[in-house]
Amino acid sequence: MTEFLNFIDGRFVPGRAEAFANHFPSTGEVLGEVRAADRDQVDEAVGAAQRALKGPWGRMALAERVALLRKVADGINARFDEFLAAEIRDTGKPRSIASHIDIPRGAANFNVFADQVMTLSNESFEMATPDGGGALNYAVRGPRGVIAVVCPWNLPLLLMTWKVAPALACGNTVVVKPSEETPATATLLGEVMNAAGIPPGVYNVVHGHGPGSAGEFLTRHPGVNGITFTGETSTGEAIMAASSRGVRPVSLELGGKNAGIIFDDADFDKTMEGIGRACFANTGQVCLGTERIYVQRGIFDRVAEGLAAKARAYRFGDPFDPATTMGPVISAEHRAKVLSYYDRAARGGAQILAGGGVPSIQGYEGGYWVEPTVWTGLAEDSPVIREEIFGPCTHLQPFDTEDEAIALANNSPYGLATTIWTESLGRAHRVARQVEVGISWVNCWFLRDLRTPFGGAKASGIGREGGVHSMEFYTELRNICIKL
Ligand SMILES: NC(=O)C1=CN([C@@H]2O[C@H](COP(=O)(O)OP(=O)(O)OC[C@H]3O[C@@H](n4cnc5c(N)ncnc54)[C@H](O)[C@@H]3O)[C@@H](O)[C@H]2O)C=CC1
Ligand SMILES: O=C(O)/C=C/C=C(\O)C(=O)O
Repeated sequence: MTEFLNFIDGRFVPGRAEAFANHFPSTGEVLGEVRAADRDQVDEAVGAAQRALKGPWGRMALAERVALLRKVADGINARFDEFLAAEIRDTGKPRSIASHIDIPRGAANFNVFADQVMTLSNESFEMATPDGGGALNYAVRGPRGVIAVVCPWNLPLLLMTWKVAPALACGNTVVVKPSEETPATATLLGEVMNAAGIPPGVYNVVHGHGPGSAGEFLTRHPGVNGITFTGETSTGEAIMAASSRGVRPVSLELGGKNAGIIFDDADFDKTMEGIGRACFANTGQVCLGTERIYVQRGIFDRVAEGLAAKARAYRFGDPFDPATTMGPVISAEHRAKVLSYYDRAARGGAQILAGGGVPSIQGYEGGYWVEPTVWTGLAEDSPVIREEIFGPCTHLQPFDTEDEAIALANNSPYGLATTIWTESLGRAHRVARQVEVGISWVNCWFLRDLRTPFGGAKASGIGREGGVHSMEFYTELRNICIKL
């Protein structure tokens, strides 16, 4: 059985707080044990991160730091199969997903932000002064200090490195709190950091839960200078409250209830392929996923049939088998949450076009499986349409006009992403800018250029990361004014 240790000041150490089991979601088997860090160990991790800022890391030339980040990317690629197996065991996600998305993005995040920091420029302004002379203003950037990185379980390595890589590129040090469900890849990355020559204390990992555990100890720690978080909106609210102590900057990428809009001029086959992924990829456990779809009335039945067929075509089973296309959800608890919405939909009078229950898979009876599900017929105020489910399910609703589709999409407290399907260029531009979200995809979904702003509007978050936006969050900007 694997024991997942904390990584503090370059060393692996057993936690002194609660121990909890690490389950394989495909079978429910216990594969390992996590030993959470107690308050003193979180304090040690923050202390190590503070010391590292004053050590070789803090004095290191940018080119040297960037070279180390590239070695980390190379280190992930060199141990690709180990990262892949670790991520699959933690999440049950199929190899086809983890090998194409999670692990390559883990390495890419380090290379992209190594590039980004090398091209970072600063502003300068010359001004006239009342004495007839002048002054020169220029901005310089420095690291903020110790960054707390609090991560979810749906894309563990991808989302953790999405924050760790730019934080380190900007010269910060980090203390990572992985999700209690997925401790493996953050821990493994500690070995890669040591092998790459990242100085002790620059990258630290503390395991545990949220409230009353490592997550809360870390985010309330006064030695932390900034907090970045991806996860549920209510957790984001708690973390924002923690960050208000000491007025620390916070970046929050939170939940979504993302709308898809399909117009009757859309390319049908491309739309079905794209919208199918948007609803069901990663068993629907993507904050960008599409849990409500508005379809122009003339093509409603065709889309409904097409999407139901997509849902029925998934293959469950051994995630290491390349033929498996859908994994379980992350935990028994999360499955109960997803199934509670399946139940509400059925009781609320939804027409179930596909799925709606639990599949039976020989040899995997103990796993946390749910069927990909497509509904129609619910009223727009149903909790199934209002609340983030985070499962492989979606609801279809017809609309008649462009304005109606925009209004329906915007009728949500969330504002993370949308996916719009149309062959009309004018309509694509018009609709994409009117949906109240951080990310509008047209004729695609989850197509990511890592230089672009990424984040949500409304209850879906605060701030943007990606490209220069990450550089903004992970640096402190200082203006220097010189009287000439
Ligand atoms: N990317 C997203 O939008 C995600 C959304 N979810 C949704 O959230 C629901 C709950 O899943 P969880 O894993 O519990 O998500 P969560 O948002 O509660 O947890 C994410 C991370 O925050 C930590 N955390 C929780 N409470 C905290 C606190 N008060 N202070 C500091 N850290 C804290 C957790 O330990 C974990 O590392 C899921 O059912 C799903 O619907 C879950 C994961 C990702
Ligand atoms: O591509 C990314 O950087 C992020 C993708 C997904 C999420 O943020 C999420 O599902 O939480």
